[in-house]
Amino acid sequence: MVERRKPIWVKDAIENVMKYKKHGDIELISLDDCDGRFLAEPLVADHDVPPFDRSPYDGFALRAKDTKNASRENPLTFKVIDEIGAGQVSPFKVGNMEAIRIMTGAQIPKGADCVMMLELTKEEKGSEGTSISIKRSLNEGDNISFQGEDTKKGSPLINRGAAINPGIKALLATFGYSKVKVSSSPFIGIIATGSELLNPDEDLVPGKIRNSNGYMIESQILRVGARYKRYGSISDNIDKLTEMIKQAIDECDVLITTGGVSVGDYDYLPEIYRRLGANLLFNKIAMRPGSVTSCAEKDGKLLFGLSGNPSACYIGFELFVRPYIRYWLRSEQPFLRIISGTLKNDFPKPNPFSRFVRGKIVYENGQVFVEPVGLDKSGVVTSLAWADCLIILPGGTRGYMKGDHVELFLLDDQQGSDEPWVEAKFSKL
Ligand SMILES: Nc1nc2c(c(=O)[nH]1)N[C@H]1C(S)=C(S)[C@@H](COP(=O)(O)OP(=O)(O)OC[C@H]3O[C@@H](n4cnc5c(N)ncnc54)[C@H](O)[C@@H]3O)O[C@H]1N2
Ligand code: MOO
Ligand SMILES: [Mg+2]
Repeated sequence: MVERRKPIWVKDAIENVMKYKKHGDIELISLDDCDGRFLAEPLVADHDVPPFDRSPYDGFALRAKDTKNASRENPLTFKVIDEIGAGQVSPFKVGNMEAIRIMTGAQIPKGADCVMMLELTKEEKGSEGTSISIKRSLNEGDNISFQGEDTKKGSPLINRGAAINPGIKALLATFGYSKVKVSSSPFIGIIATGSELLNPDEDLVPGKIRNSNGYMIESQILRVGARYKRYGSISDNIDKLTEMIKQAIDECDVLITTGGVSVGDYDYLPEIYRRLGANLLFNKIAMRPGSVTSCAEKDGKLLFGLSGNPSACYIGFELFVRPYIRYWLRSEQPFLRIISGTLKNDFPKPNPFSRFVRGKIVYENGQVFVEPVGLDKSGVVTSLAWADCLIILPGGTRGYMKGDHVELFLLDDQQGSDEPWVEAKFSKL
Protein backbone atom coordinates (compact mmCIF):
# COMPACT_ATOMS: atom_id res chain seq x y z
CA MET A 1 0.00 0.00 0.00
CA VAL A 2 1.46 3.32 -1.06
CA GLU A 3 1.86 5.75 1.78
CA ARG A 4 -0.74 8.54 1.88
CA ARG A 5 0.80 11.87 2.69
CA LYS A 6 -0.92 14.77 4.34
CA PRO A 7 -0.22 18.04 2.54
CA ILE A 8 0.39 21.24 4.48
CA TRP A 9 -0.01 24.85 3.37
CA VAL A 10 2.98 26.64 1.83
CA LYS A 11 2.82 29.19 4.63
CA ASP A 12 3.05 26.45 7.27
CA ALA A 13 5.92 24.75 5.47
CA ILE A 14 7.88 28.03 5.46
CA GLU A 15 7.06 28.53 9.15
CA ASN A 16 8.24 25.02 9.99
CA VAL A 17 11.56 25.65 8.25
CA MET A 18 12.00 29.01 9.94
CA LYS A 19 11.53 27.44 13.38
CA TYR A 20 15.10 26.24 12.90
CA LYS A 21 16.45 29.58 11.68
CA LYS A 22 19.73 30.80 13.07
CA HIS A 23 22.25 33.53 12.45
CA GLY A 24 25.71 32.66 11.22
CA ASP A 25 28.87 33.95 12.87
CA ILE A 26 30.26 37.38 12.13
CA GLU A 27 33.45 37.79 10.08
CA LEU A 28 35.61 40.88 9.78
CA ILE A 29 36.82 41.17 6.20
CA SER A 30 38.61 43.73 4.07
CA LEU A 31 36.54 46.33 2.25
CA ASP A 32 38.24 44.99 -0.89
CA ASP A 33 36.56 41.61 -0.47
CA CYS A 34 33.08 42.64 0.62
CA ASP A 35 31.22 42.70 -2.71
CA GLY A 36 28.18 40.45 -2.62
CA ARG A 37 28.59 39.75 1.11
CA PHE A 38 25.93 40.68 3.69
CA LEU A 39 26.22 43.39 6.33
CA ALA A 40 26.28 41.87 9.80
CA GLU A 41 25.18 45.11 11.42
CA PRO A 42 23.16 48.10 10.25
CA LEU A 43 25.09 50.94 8.67
CA VAL A 44 24.60 54.25 10.51
CA ALA A 45 26.22 57.55 9.48
CA ASP A 46 28.94 58.26 12.05
CA HIS A 47 29.58 61.74 10.71
CA ASP A 48 27.78 64.34 8.60
CA VAL A 49 28.10 64.01 4.82
CA PRO A 50 29.48 66.23 3.50
CA PRO A 51 31.52 66.82 6.65
CA PHE A 52 31.84 70.58 5.95
CA ASP A 53 30.09 73.25 3.87
CA ARG A 54 31.66 73.04 0.42
CA SER A 55 31.44 74.54 -3.01
CA PRO A 56 29.50 72.62 -5.68
CA TYR A 57 31.03 74.82 -8.39
CA ASP A 58 34.32 76.29 -9.54
CA GLY A 59 33.90 80.00 -8.72
CA PHE A 60 34.34 82.65 -6.06
CA ALA A 61 33.21 82.48 -2.45
CA LEU A 62 31.89 85.80 -1.19
CA ARG A 63 29.25 87.45 1.01
CA ALA A 64 25.71 87.68 -0.40
CA LYS A 65 25.06 91.06 1.21
CA ASP A 66 27.96 92.57 -0.79
CA THR A 67 26.34 91.48 -4.08
CA LYS A 68 22.93 93.05 -3.37
CA ASN A 69 23.27 96.00 -5.73
CA ALA A 70 25.07 94.18 -8.55
CA SER A 71 23.37 94.32 -11.97
CA ARG A 72 24.26 94.53 -15.63
CA GLU A 73 24.19 98.32 -15.37
CA ASN A 74 26.02 98.29 -12.05
CA PRO A 75 28.81 95.70 -12.00
CA LEU A 76 30.51 95.37 -8.62
CA THR A 77 34.19 94.64 -8.06
CA PHE A 78 35.58 92.26 -5.42
CA LYS A 79 39.17 91.85 -4.36
CA VAL A 80 40.41 88.25 -4.66
CA ILE A 81 42.30 87.49 -1.43
CA ASP A 82 43.12 83.77 -1.84
CA GLU A 83 42.74 80.72 -4.11
CA ILE A 84 41.81 77.23 -2.93
CA GLY A 85 41.23 73.88 -4.58
CA ALA A 86 39.46 70.82 -3.16
CA GLY A 87 41.36 69.59 -0.12
CA GLN A 88 42.71 73.05 0.75
CA VAL A 89 41.38 75.27 3.54
CA SER A 90 41.90 79.03 3.33
CA PRO A 91 43.34 80.69 6.44
CA PHE A 92 41.60 83.95 5.44
CA LYS A 93 38.18 85.29 6.36
CA VAL A 94 36.20 86.83 3.50
CA GLY A 95 35.42 90.43 4.36
CA ASN A 96 33.61 93.37 2.82
CA MET A 97 33.83 93.29 -1.03
CA GLU A 98 36.30 90.39 -0.90
CA ALA A 99 36.24 87.00 -2.62
CA ILE A 100 38.22 83.78 -2.51
CA ARG A 101 38.71 81.83 -5.73
CA ILE A 102 37.38 78.36 -4.89
CA MET A 103 37.15 75.07 -6.77
CA THR A 104 34.44 72.42 -6.61
CA GLY A 105 34.70 70.39 -3.40
CA ALA A 106 36.72 72.96 -1.43
CA GLN A 107 35.56 74.01 2.04
CA ILE A 108 33.69 77.33 2.09
CA PRO A 109 36.03 79.86 3.72
CA LYS A 110 35.08 81.73 6.87
CA GLY A 111 33.03 84.85 6.23
CA ALA A 112 31.67 83.66 2.86
CA ASP A 113 28.05 82.55 2.52
CA CYS A 114 27.60 81.99 -1.24
CA VAL A 115 29.51 81.09 -4.40
CA MET A 116 29.44 82.84 -7.78
CA MET A 117 30.19 80.49 -10.70
CA LEU A 118 33.37 81.27 -12.68
CA GLU A 119 31.36 81.81 -15.90
CA LEU A 120 29.47 84.72 -14.29
CA THR A 121 32.53 86.68 -13.29
CA LYS A 122 35.10 88.80 -15.13
CA GLU A 123 38.60 88.58 -13.76
CA GLU A 124 41.08 91.44 -13.88
CA LYS A 125 44.70 91.21 -12.87
CA GLY A 126 46.21 94.57 -11.87
CA SER A 127 49.22 95.86 -9.99
CA GLU A 128 47.28 95.62 -6.71
CA GLY A 129 46.38 92.00 -7.29
CA THR A 130 43.43 90.23 -8.83
CA SER A 131 39.84 91.39 -8.74
CA ILE A 132 36.57 90.16 -10.22
CA SER A 133 33.48 91.98 -11.31
CA ILE A 134 29.99 90.52 -11.12
CA LYS A 135 26.72 91.64 -12.65
CA ARG A 136 24.16 89.83 -10.55
CA SER A 137 23.27 89.39 -6.90
CA LEU A 138 23.19 86.21 -4.84
CA ASN A 139 21.30 85.16 -1.73
CA GLU A 140 22.87 83.71 1.37
CA GLY A 141 23.41 79.98 0.86
CA ASP A 142 23.35 80.14 -2.94
CA ASN A 143 25.62 77.49 -4.48
CA ILE A 144 26.71 75.93 -1.24
CA SER A 145 26.57 72.20 -0.44
CA PHE A 146 25.82 72.29 3.23
CA GLN A 147 27.39 70.08 5.87
CA GLY A 148 25.07 67.10 6.47
CA GLU A 149 22.82 67.79 3.46
CA ASP A 150 23.55 64.32 2.09
CA THR A 151 23.14 62.63 5.46
CA LYS A 152 23.38 63.65 9.11
CA LYS A 153 25.45 61.97 11.78
CA GLY A 154 23.36 59.24 13.41
CA SER A 155 21.05 58.63 10.43
CA PRO A 156 20.27 54.95 9.80
CA LEU A 157 21.30 54.21 6.22
CA ILE A 158 21.29 50.48 5.47
CA ASN A 159 19.59 47.56 7.20
CA ARG A 160 21.49 44.69 8.70
CA GLY A 161 21.70 41.76 6.31
CA ALA A 162 21.70 43.89 3.15
CA ALA A 163 23.68 42.53 0.21
CA ILE A 164 26.66 44.79 -0.31
CA ASN A 165 26.30 46.46 -3.70
CA PRO A 166 28.39 49.24 -5.27
CA GLY A 167 26.39 51.99 -3.53
CA ILE A 168 26.74 50.34 -0.11
CA LYS A 169 30.45 49.82 -0.76
CA ALA A 170 30.77 53.57 -1.43
CA LEU A 171 29.10 54.26 1.94
CA LEU A 172 31.40 51.83 3.73
CA ALA A 173 34.38 53.70 2.27
CA THR A 174 32.80 57.07 3.11
CA PHE A 175 32.51 56.10 6.78
CA GLY A 176 35.99 54.66 6.99
CA TYR A 177 35.25 50.94 7.10
CA SER A 178 38.52 49.52 5.81
CA LYS A 179 37.28 46.33 7.48
CA VAL A 180 33.64 45.31 7.27
CA LYS A 181 31.60 43.09 9.57
CA VAL A 182 29.76 40.57 7.40
CA SER A 183 27.77 37.45 8.15
CA SER A 184 29.55 34.20 7.49
CA SER A 185 27.64 32.27 4.85
CA PRO A 186 26.24 28.82 5.48
CA PHE A 187 28.05 25.91 3.90
CA ILE A 188 25.57 23.78 2.03
CA GLY A 189 26.09 20.25 0.83
CA ILE A 190 24.40 19.14 -2.39
CA ILE A 191 23.69 15.56 -3.37
CA ALA A 192 21.90 14.76 -6.60
CA THR A 193 20.28 11.33 -6.41
CA GLY A 194 19.30 9.11 -9.29
CA SER A 195 20.70 6.12 -11.20
CA GLU A 196 19.77 7.89 -14.43
CA LEU A 197 22.16 10.79 -13.88
CA LEU A 198 25.20 11.49 -16.01
CA ASN A 199 27.76 14.24 -15.52
CA PRO A 200 27.77 17.14 -17.97
CA ASP A 201 30.91 15.77 -19.66
CA GLU A 202 29.36 12.36 -20.33
CA ASP A 203 27.67 11.35 -23.58
CA LEU A 204 23.97 10.54 -23.53
CA VAL A 205 23.11 6.85 -23.53
CA PRO A 206 19.63 5.31 -23.61
CA GLY A 207 17.61 5.88 -20.45
CA LYS A 208 19.99 8.41 -18.94
CA ILE A 209 19.95 12.19 -18.62
CA ARG A 210 22.52 14.66 -17.37
CA ASN A 211 22.35 15.96 -13.81
CA SER A 212 21.12 19.53 -14.20
CA ASN A 213 19.58 20.03 -10.74
CA GLY A 214 22.90 19.80 -8.92
CA TYR A 215 24.35 22.65 -10.97
CA MET A 216 21.15 24.64 -10.82
CA ILE A 217 21.06 24.43 -7.01
CA GLU A 218 24.72 25.46 -6.82
CA SER A 219 23.85 28.52 -8.83
CA GLN A 220 20.80 29.28 -6.66
CA ILE A 221 22.99 28.94 -3.56
CA LEU A 222 25.50 31.42 -4.95
CA ARG A 223 22.71 33.80 -5.97
CA VAL A 224 21.41 34.01 -2.41
CA GLY A 225 24.90 34.34 -0.97
CA ALA A 226 25.83 30.96 0.52
CA ARG A 227 28.66 28.48 -0.23
CA TYR A 228 28.34 24.87 -1.32
CA LYS A 229 30.10 21.55 -1.39
CA ARG A 230 29.31 19.28 -4.33
CA TYR A 231 28.96 15.64 -3.35
CA GLY A 232 28.11 14.75 -6.94
CA SER A 233 25.37 12.50 -8.18
CA ILE A 234 24.74 9.21 -6.43
CA SER A 235 22.85 6.28 -7.88
CA ASP A 236 19.75 5.00 -6.12
CA ASN A 237 21.49 2.73 -3.64
CA ILE A 238 20.08 3.24 -0.17
CA ASP A 239 23.18 2.22 1.79
CA LYS A 240 25.57 4.31 -0.27
CA LEU A 241 23.18 7.22 -0.18
CA THR A 242 22.73 6.99 3.59
CA GLU A 243 26.50 7.01 4.12
CA MET A 244 26.96 9.98 1.82
CA ILE A 245 24.18 11.90 3.55
CA LYS A 246 25.67 11.18 7.01
CA GLN A 247 29.04 12.46 5.84
CA ALA A 248 27.49 15.59 4.33
CA ILE A 249 25.52 16.34 7.53
CA ASP A 250 28.78 16.14 9.49
CA GLU A 251 30.60 18.44 7.10
CA CYS A 252 27.96 21.02 6.25
CA ASP A 253 25.50 23.44 7.91
CA VAL A 254 22.62 22.44 5.64
CA LEU A 255 22.08 19.55 3.23
CA ILE A 256 20.13 19.69 0.00
CA THR A 257 19.30 16.54 -1.89
CA THR A 258 17.42 16.40 -5.14
CA GLY A 259 15.27 13.48 -6.28
CA GLY A 260 14.04 10.40 -4.50
CA VAL A 261 11.43 12.06 -2.28
CA SER A 262 8.25 10.77 -3.86
CA VAL A 263 6.62 7.36 -3.40
CA GLY A 264 8.50 5.37 -6.07
CA ASP A 265 10.43 2.14 -5.57
CA TYR A 266 13.76 3.95 -5.69
CA ASP A 267 12.70 7.07 -3.79
CA TYR A 268 14.84 6.42 -0.75
CA LEU A 269 14.87 9.77 1.04
CA PRO A 270 11.82 9.05 3.24
CA GLU A 271 13.44 5.79 4.45
CA ILE A 272 16.81 7.50 4.92
CA TYR A 273 15.22 10.19 7.13
CA ARG A 274 13.81 7.35 9.24
CA ARG A 275 17.16 5.54 9.42
CA LEU A 276 18.86 8.74 10.53
CA GLY A 277 16.24 9.33 13.19
CA ALA A 278 15.63 12.76 11.62
CA ASN A 279 12.56 14.74 12.53
CA LEU A 280 10.38 15.05 9.42
CA LEU A 281 8.94 18.56 9.12
CA PHE A 282 6.89 17.89 5.99
CA ASN A 283 6.84 15.73 2.88
CA LYS A 284 3.83 17.10 1.02
CA ILE A 285 2.89 20.70 0.34
CA ALA A 286 -0.28 22.11 -1.15
CA MET A 287 1.46 23.55 -4.18
CA ARG A 288 2.48 22.79 -7.73
CA PRO A 289 5.12 22.14 -8.77
CA GLY A 290 7.09 20.85 -5.83
CA SER A 291 4.29 19.10 -3.96
CA VAL A 292 6.66 16.39 -2.69
CA THR A 293 9.25 18.86 -1.40
CA SER A 294 10.40 17.48 1.93
CA CYS A 295 12.34 18.78 4.88
CA ALA A 296 13.72 17.02 7.92
CA GLU A 297 15.80 18.14 10.86
CA LYS A 298 18.71 16.25 12.37
CA ASP A 299 20.57 17.67 15.39
CA GLY A 300 19.43 21.20 14.53
CA LYS A 301 20.57 20.92 10.89
CA LEU A 302 18.04 21.03 8.08
CA LEU A 303 17.94 18.42 5.34
CA PHE A 304 16.00 19.74 2.37
CA GLY A 305 14.73 16.98 0.10
CA LEU A 306 13.95 18.81 -3.09
CA SER A 307 12.09 17.08 -5.88
CA GLY A 308 13.96 15.52 -8.79
CA ASN A 309 11.78 17.31 -11.30
CA PRO A 310 13.81 20.39 -12.26
CA SER A 311 11.09 23.03 -11.96
CA ALA A 312 9.83 21.58 -8.69
CA CYS A 313 13.39 21.49 -7.41
CA TYR A 314 14.01 25.12 -8.37
CA ILE A 315 10.83 26.37 -6.74
CA GLY A 316 11.37 24.31 -3.59
CA PHE A 317 14.73 26.02 -3.16
CA GLU A 318 13.38 29.54 -3.68
CA LEU A 319 10.40 29.13 -1.36
CA PHE A 320 11.97 27.20 1.51
CA VAL A 321 15.77 27.20 1.36
CA ARG A 322 16.24 30.82 0.38
CA PRO A 323 14.64 32.39 3.49
CA TYR A 324 16.58 30.03 5.74
CA ILE A 325 19.87 31.13 4.12
CA ARG A 326 18.98 34.81 4.05
CA TYR A 327 18.09 34.75 7.74
CA TRP A 328 21.41 33.04 8.43
CA LEU A 329 22.98 36.02 6.64
CA ARG A 330 21.11 38.28 9.07
CA SER A 331 18.67 39.64 6.52
CA GLU A 332 15.62 41.37 7.97
CA GLN A 333 13.87 40.63 4.66
CA PRO A 334 14.66 36.98 4.03
CA PHE A 335 11.55 36.07 2.04
CA LEU A 336 10.92 36.37 -1.69
CA ARG A 337 9.85 39.83 -2.78
CA ILE A 338 6.39 40.08 -4.32
CA ILE A 339 5.13 42.62 -6.86
CA SER A 340 1.84 42.81 -8.79
CA GLY A 341 1.36 42.50 -12.49
CA THR A 342 -1.23 41.83 -15.13
CA LEU A 343 -1.44 38.48 -16.89
CA LYS A 344 -0.72 38.71 -20.60
CA ASN A 345 -2.15 35.29 -21.46
CA ASP A 346 -4.96 33.03 -20.33
CA PHE A 347 -4.07 30.27 -17.89
CA PRO A 348 -7.32 28.33 -18.02
CA LYS A 349 -6.28 25.23 -16.05
CA PRO A 350 -7.98 25.35 -12.61
CA ASN A 351 -5.81 24.21 -9.70
CA PRO A 352 -6.96 22.99 -6.32
CA PHE A 353 -3.56 24.02 -4.93
CA SER A 354 -1.45 27.12 -5.40
CA ARG A 355 0.52 27.04 -8.60
CA PHE A 356 3.77 28.87 -9.22
CA VAL A 357 4.16 29.42 -12.92
CA ARG A 358 7.49 30.36 -14.42
CA GLY A 359 7.03 33.79 -15.92
CA LYS A 360 8.71 36.69 -17.61
CA ILE A 361 8.03 40.30 -16.74
CA VAL A 362 7.26 42.70 -19.60
CA TYR A 363 6.96 46.47 -19.12
CA GLU A 364 4.45 48.22 -21.35
CA ASN A 365 3.47 51.88 -21.01
CA GLY A 366 4.85 51.97 -17.50
CA GLN A 367 2.86 48.92 -16.36
CA VAL A 368 4.02 45.50 -15.28
CA PHE A 369 2.70 42.61 -17.35
CA VAL A 370 3.71 39.02 -17.02
CA GLU A 371 3.63 36.09 -19.39
CA PRO A 372 4.09 32.42 -18.57
CA VAL A 373 7.17 30.98 -20.30
CA GLY A 374 7.63 27.49 -21.68
CA LEU A 375 5.76 24.35 -20.87
CA ASP A 376 4.16 24.43 -17.44
CA LYS A 377 5.18 20.96 -16.29
CA SER A 378 7.26 20.17 -13.28
CA GLY A 379 9.75 18.03 -15.26
CA VAL A 380 10.56 20.91 -17.60
CA VAL A 381 14.00 22.50 -17.46
CA THR A 382 14.08 24.99 -20.37
CA SER A 383 11.56 27.47 -18.97
CA LEU A 384 13.73 28.01 -15.88
CA ALA A 385 16.29 29.74 -18.06
CA TRP A 386 13.68 32.19 -19.38
CA ALA A 387 11.91 32.98 -16.12
CA ASP A 388 12.60 36.07 -14.03
CA CYS A 389 9.59 35.58 -11.76
CA LEU A 390 7.11 33.02 -10.56
CA ILE A 391 3.50 33.90 -11.23
CA ILE A 392 1.46 33.08 -8.13
CA LEU A 393 -1.88 31.52 -9.03
CA PRO A 394 -3.70 30.78 -5.77
CA GLY A 395 -5.56 27.50 -5.68
CA GLY A 396 -9.28 27.50 -6.39
CA THR A 397 -11.84 26.28 -8.82
CA ARG A 398 -11.20 28.67 -11.67
CA GLY A 399 -8.42 29.30 -14.10
CA TYR A 400 -6.91 32.69 -14.76
CA MET A 401 -7.56 34.95 -17.72
CA LYS A 402 -5.57 37.53 -19.64
CA GLY A 403 -5.95 40.87 -17.82
CA ASP A 404 -6.22 39.31 -14.35
CA HIS A 405 -4.11 40.93 -11.67
CA VAL A 406 -1.65 38.53 -10.15
CA GLU A 407 1.21 38.57 -7.71
CA LEU A 408 4.74 37.61 -8.72
CA PHE A 409 7.75 36.36 -6.81
CA LEU A 410 10.86 38.13 -8.09
CA LEU A 411 13.72 35.73 -8.68
CA ASP A 412 16.73 37.96 -9.37
CA ASP A 413 16.10 40.21 -6.42
CA GLN A 414 18.37 41.21 -3.56
CA GLN A 415 15.88 43.23 -1.52
CA GLY A 416 13.55 40.49 -0.33
CA SER A 417 10.53 40.88 1.91
CA ASP A 418 10.08 40.86 5.68
CA GLU A 419 7.01 38.64 5.44
CA PRO A 420 6.46 35.33 3.72
CA TRP A 421 3.70 34.95 1.19
CA VAL A 422 0.50 33.66 2.75
CA GLU A 423 -1.94 31.80 0.57
CA ALA A 424 -5.65 32.49 0.53
CA LYS A 425 -7.25 29.19 1.45
CA PHE A 426 -9.87 28.56 -1.22
CA SER A 427 -9.85 24.82 -0.82
CA LYS A 428 -9.58 22.38 2.06
CA LEU A 429 -6.48 20.28 2.53
N1 LIG B 1 2.65 7.74 -7.93
C1 LIG B 1 3.14 8.96 -7.78
N2 LIG B 1 4.15 9.34 -8.57
C2 LIG B 1 4.68 10.57 -8.46
C3 LIG B 1 4.16 11.46 -7.51
C4 LIG B 1 3.10 11.02 -6.67
O1 LIG B 1 2.61 11.77 -5.80
N3 LIG B 1 2.64 9.77 -6.84
N4 LIG B 1 4.65 12.73 -7.44
C5 LIG B 1 5.17 13.25 -8.69
C6 LIG B 1 5.72 14.51 -8.45
S1 LIG B 1 4.62 15.74 -8.18
C7 LIG B 1 7.04 14.75 -8.52
S2 LIG B 1 7.62 16.33 -8.37
C8 LIG B 1 8.02 13.69 -8.72
C9 LIG B 1 9.08 13.75 -7.62
O2 LIG B 1 10.03 12.83 -7.87
P1 LIG B 1 11.26 12.56 -6.91
O3 LIG B 1 11.56 13.74 -6.10
O4 LIG B 1 11.05 11.28 -6.23
O5 LIG B 1 12.44 12.49 -7.94
P2 LIG B 1 12.91 11.29 -8.86
O6 LIG B 1 11.89 10.24 -8.88
O7 LIG B 1 14.27 10.94 -8.45
O8 LIG B 1 12.98 12.02 -10.25
C10 LIG B 1 11.88 12.67 -10.83
C11 LIG B 1 12.26 13.18 -12.21
O9 LIG B 1 13.29 14.13 -12.11
C12 LIG B 1 14.43 13.75 -12.89
N5 LIG B 1 15.64 14.14 -12.17
C13 LIG B 1 16.02 13.65 -10.97
N6 LIG B 1 17.18 14.19 -10.58
C14 LIG B 1 17.56 15.02 -11.55
C15 LIG B 1 18.69 15.88 -11.73
N7 LIG B 1 19.66 15.94 -10.79
N8 LIG B 1 18.77 16.63 -12.84
C16 LIG B 1 17.78 16.55 -13.78
N9 LIG B 1 16.68 15.78 -13.65
C17 LIG B 1 16.58 15.00 -12.57
C18 LIG B 1 14.29 12.25 -12.98
O10 LIG B 1 15.02 11.73 -14.04
C19 LIG B 1 12.80 12.08 -13.10
O11 LIG B 1 12.39 12.33 -14.43
O12 LIG B 1 7.41 12.42 -8.63
C20 LIG B 1 6.17 12.31 -9.34
N10 LIG B 1 5.72 10.97 -9.26
O1 MOO C 1 6.00 18.11 -6.92
MO1 MOO C 1 5.53 17.76 -8.39
O2 MOO C 1 6.52 18.91 -8.98
O3 MOO C 1 4.09 18.73 -7.81
O4 MOO C 1 5.01 18.13 -9.91
MG1 LIG D 1 10.72 9.52 -7.64
